[in-house]
Amino acid sequence: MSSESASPAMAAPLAVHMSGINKRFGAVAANADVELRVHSGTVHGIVGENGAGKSTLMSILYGFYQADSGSIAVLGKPVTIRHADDAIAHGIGMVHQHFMLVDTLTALENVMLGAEPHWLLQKADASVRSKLDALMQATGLQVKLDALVADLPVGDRQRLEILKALYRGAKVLILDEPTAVLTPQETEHLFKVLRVLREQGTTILLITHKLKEVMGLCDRVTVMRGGRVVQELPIAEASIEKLAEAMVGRKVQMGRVDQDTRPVGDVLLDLRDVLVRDAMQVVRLQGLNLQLRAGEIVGVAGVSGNGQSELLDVLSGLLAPQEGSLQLGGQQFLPQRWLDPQTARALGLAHVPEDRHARAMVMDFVAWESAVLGYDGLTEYATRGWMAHGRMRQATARMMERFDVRPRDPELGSSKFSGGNQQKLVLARELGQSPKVLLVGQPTRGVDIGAIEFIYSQLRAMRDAGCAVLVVSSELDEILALSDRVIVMNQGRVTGELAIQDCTEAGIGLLMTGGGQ
Ligand SMILES: Nc1ncnc2c1ncn2[C@@H]1O[C@H](COP(=O)(O)OP(=O)(O)OP(=O)(O)O)[C@@H](O)[C@H]1O
Repeated sequence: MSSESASPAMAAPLAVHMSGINKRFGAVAANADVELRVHSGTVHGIVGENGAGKSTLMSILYGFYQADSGSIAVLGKPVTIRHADDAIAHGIGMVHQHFMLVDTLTALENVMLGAEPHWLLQKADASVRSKLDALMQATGLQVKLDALVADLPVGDRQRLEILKALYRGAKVLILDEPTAVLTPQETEHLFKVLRVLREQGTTILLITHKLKEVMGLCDRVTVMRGGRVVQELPIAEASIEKLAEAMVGRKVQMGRVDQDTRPVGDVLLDLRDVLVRDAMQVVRLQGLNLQLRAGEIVGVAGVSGNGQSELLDVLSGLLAPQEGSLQLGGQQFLPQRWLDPQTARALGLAHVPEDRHARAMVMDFVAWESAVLGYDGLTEYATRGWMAHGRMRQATARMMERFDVRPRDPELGSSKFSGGNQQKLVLARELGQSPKVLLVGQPTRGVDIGAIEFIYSQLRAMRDAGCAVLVVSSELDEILALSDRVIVMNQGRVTGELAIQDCTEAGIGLLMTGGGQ
């Protein structure tokens, strides 16, 4: 389906026209006969389930992959894009989900890297600096140019990536799930910048799972499913429900399912008076108390970086606090002999880490190896002390079936799965052991709307079966949709605790900034 909305931008040649694009990976048709038409000076959304082929299409446009067949035209001219340098030469810039910056260089040096305007470095430095200052002024993308990238917060790194692309002359900017790593405030700022860029004539291609963002920012949207384009429409004709249905091919139920107060059971985990200082002696958690009861989902709300990650680490045995105590499975743990991950698992505690790549999977492993990670000592996976690889493979195939991991291939490398499918595999591994306590960090980061619905239903089913579930999420919508009880964190402390019936977005927002205590 396609319809044009009247706007002056429509008269200009298409910024990007990809036509008849096909790309296979073995048996998988990642892109099948894809047609993408992006008008100049617009923000164009690309949505679709995990594995629908969005990243593949953008990787073809940016020269990471070559299409098996099809053609590309940029600003009305047919082009051949063999690698990223070709894309940059044609005015295409891309900001990846995982930033491509060198940590040990400054922001300025990162921009100059590979694009030095003068062989005399000092001259180059001055000319890049003044151009960047002008760009920052014009766009609102402020970054400290002399700071080391390693010291920059995530939002600044992203701004730097965008600056770098613009500095290299990007007229078309591809953003792959740019808000997945941002706080709500940073997201708002990014959108302001993107609107400014659009006014200045930049075309923006936005891959996202957040349909609210599509509705709020985009001019048009293309929906992909199973490698194909299934719909392309102006935003005025779209709605969240319509897009969700086009993405997954059926109606999707989002948000809260019930608002009842439910009886909760015994305290299964009891954390008291925890103090955590990091290596630089900065206090990360202070005076922290938390009880988790059987049959409840407790949501931890807060702007990222306010102690939520440290809380998950302490509870899962990855980090011993300097002070405090923990009761779990009838045992008490004190700082000098804190819980370790293996004991945690043995006591029925499962953990879905926030950072899937660093903590939850080993990207160099094939899927079945990642799917038994941490559980390879189970009797189920061992015969007389030997690891039973056959049974691990079979168990992985069952996990893939139950959690609809695509493709259903236990032998495929972990890195070859799309982000959402990696997340489903990790959830399948952790939920599969029927834990008594379940810790989940950012349960649906990078996950599509159909899979979100499924993951929520699985977490609710765990709760209903008597599991104590702790969900840490930077998405307030997610906290409100899942939790029975909400605690809010700010600067390492709990600033509020509310039953779900007493939660309002404004109230939680205030507690998140440390106000309203
Ligand atoms: N290098 C690769 N080797 C094998 N298969 C791949 C490779 N890259 C992608 N695929 C497969 O191609 C399909 C499309 O993947 P792609 O990453 O483009 O989806 P996506 O829509 O971007 O998903 P997500 O929203 O989860 O990021 C998937 O089935 C994926 O497993």
